[in-house]
Amino acid sequence: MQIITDAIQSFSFPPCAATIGCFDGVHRGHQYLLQQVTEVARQEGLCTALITFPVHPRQVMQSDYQPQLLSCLPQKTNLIQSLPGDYCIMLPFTHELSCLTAREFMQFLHQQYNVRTLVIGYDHRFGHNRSEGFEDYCRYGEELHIKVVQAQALTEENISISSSVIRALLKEGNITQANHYLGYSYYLDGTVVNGYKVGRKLGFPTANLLPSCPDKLIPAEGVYAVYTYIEGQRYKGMLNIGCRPTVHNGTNRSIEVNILDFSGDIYHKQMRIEFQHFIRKEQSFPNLDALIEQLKEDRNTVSELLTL
Ligand SMILES: Cc1cc2nc3c(=O)[nH]c(=O)nc-3n(C[C@H](O)[C@H](O)[C@H](O)COP(=O)(O)O)c2cc1C
Ligand SMILES: Nc1ncnc2c1ncn2[C@@H]1O[C@H](COP(=O)(O)OP(=O)(O)O)[C@@H](O)[C@H]1O
Repeated sequence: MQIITDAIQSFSFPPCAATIGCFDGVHRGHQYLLQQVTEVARQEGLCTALITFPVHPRQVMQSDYQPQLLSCLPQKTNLIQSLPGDYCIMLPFTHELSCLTAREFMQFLHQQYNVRTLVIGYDHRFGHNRSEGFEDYCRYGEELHIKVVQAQALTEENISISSSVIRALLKEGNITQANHYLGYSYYLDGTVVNGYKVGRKLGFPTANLLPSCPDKLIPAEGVYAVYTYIEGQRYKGMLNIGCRPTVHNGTNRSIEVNILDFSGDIYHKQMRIEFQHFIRKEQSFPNLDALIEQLKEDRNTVSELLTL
């Protein structure tokens, strides 16, 4: 899919079937929505367009809003680019745009992007106050010559796959289910920074991750089996998210990984952590020897769970 960021000035749009949304995480539910847009577009001889926002609308509306995103912009762009479809319009969500009523917004889509059919996500609402619903959109569509279609949700065991369901799963450490709904493994990118230099004394050096995107959701505290990527190479890793109560580290949360079968200095290098399994909660051990025993056990668990 082609990403268009400066649409209004430089591109003349062919008639299209479009859908709008934040697409945070670009999960399987989003992919299913796009399949429905593609099907409608095929039937009607239109192009497909996905209209999304580079910054989450709530961040524009509410300056103190602290998002917990599943994907920051570079990741979202990469994920969208790999999807089938014609083009993705990155529409800056400005204050002016937020003041448009649903009807005005639809008119804008029609005039600027040649939207002929609008496929609306099963729970999607737009327009100032978000007070209107699907029937209102259909009525405006008739007036503006836009066909309005409601998309089906992708559901599994009566749960509609959505960004908020996935966020909730990650916050409770349910990585396997979150990954299943995402359709890929949740990951954090960042830089290896200095820690407190205790790890190497325990026999388990840990690379501390500073996430590159401060708005990205950090999964629940605890120990995880992860894949670690450094300079294109994949390693097994055991990761801890927490405050390390055994070494009295205060309330500073750290994200640190001991990479299995690895040695070397990787300070300041880029690292990707791909979450695979939740192993256990972080504990306060009576002494460092007890922590070390547990770390040995964790290493065996991770070694058995993951393959390279
Ligand atoms: C897989 C793993 C599990 C850990 N589990 C715990 C734990 O349960 N309790 C705890 O106090 N610290 C835990 N830690 C944190 C260690 O105490 C930590 O690695 C050590 O303080 C080194 O920190 P440093 O890298 O800042 O030197 C864990 C670390 C790893 C890598
Ligand atoms: N197997 C390994 N896993 C993680 N980091 C390792 C490993 N081997 C060597 N290192 C290096 O050791 C550093 C971590 O050592 P550690 O004593 O825990 O210090 P810090 O407190 O600064 O993280 C890492 O940043 C990395 O450069």
